[in-house]
Amino acid sequence: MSMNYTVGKPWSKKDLLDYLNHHLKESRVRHILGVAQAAKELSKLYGIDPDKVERAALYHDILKDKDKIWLVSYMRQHGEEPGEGLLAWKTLHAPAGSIFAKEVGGERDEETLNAIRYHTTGRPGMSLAEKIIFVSDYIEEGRDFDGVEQLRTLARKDLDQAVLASLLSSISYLKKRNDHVMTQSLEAVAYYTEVTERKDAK
Ligand SMILES: Nc1ncnc2c1ncn2[C@@H]1O[C@H](COP(=O)(O)OP(=O)(O)O)[C@@H](O)[C@H]1O
Repeated sequence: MSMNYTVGKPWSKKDLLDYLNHHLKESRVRHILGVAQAAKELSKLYGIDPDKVERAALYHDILKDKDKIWLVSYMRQHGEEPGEGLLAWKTLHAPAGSIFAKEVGGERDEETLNAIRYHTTGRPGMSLAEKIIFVSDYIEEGRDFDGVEQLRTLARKDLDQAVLASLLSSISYLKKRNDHVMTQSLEAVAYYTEVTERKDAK
């Protein structure tokens, strides 16, 4: 089968699906489609363009199958220093994927690019699209962990609380394994703790 995608000209949903199907392993594509579905549903619920958020979802793990050396050199080729990401290289597919979406996929929407960039670590003050992608990654239908059903319910009720719960669950997993936790995620915890407490006080 031939690939018809172009470099730098905006990719349609079909271009993206073609690329994923040709370059990523099947289980990865299944996860990505699950995130796209969850993200579309949350977008409708929270009143944001579902097609735009779906595109971010389709891009989010596009470089997840690349190794550390590839990701680091890809970022540097595009003038970005991985920095702290070198201590947690499994987070690098997120910023690298955002570069890919812009340079290869011709994606110009900043919010979409940020949703891809911050989907693994999160960050303080995420936009609605960023939060939807961040949470959808945890609650897509293929995920199965203790508490996933509660998290799915929470995501529909209070997105900020769902972001916080997802962050805390990742951090506790990383700490158990003695893995580095990105500073941005800890800052996001502080931020969303405050946001959710402020809402509770009302
Ligand atoms: N805050 C963090 N700090 C450091 N590493 C992290 C952090 N969050 C996730 N990771 C690592 O990155 C990996 C990829 O996470 P994630 O992007 O959420 O997965 P996916 O994109 O495949 O759904 C995790 O398995 C974990 O090892």
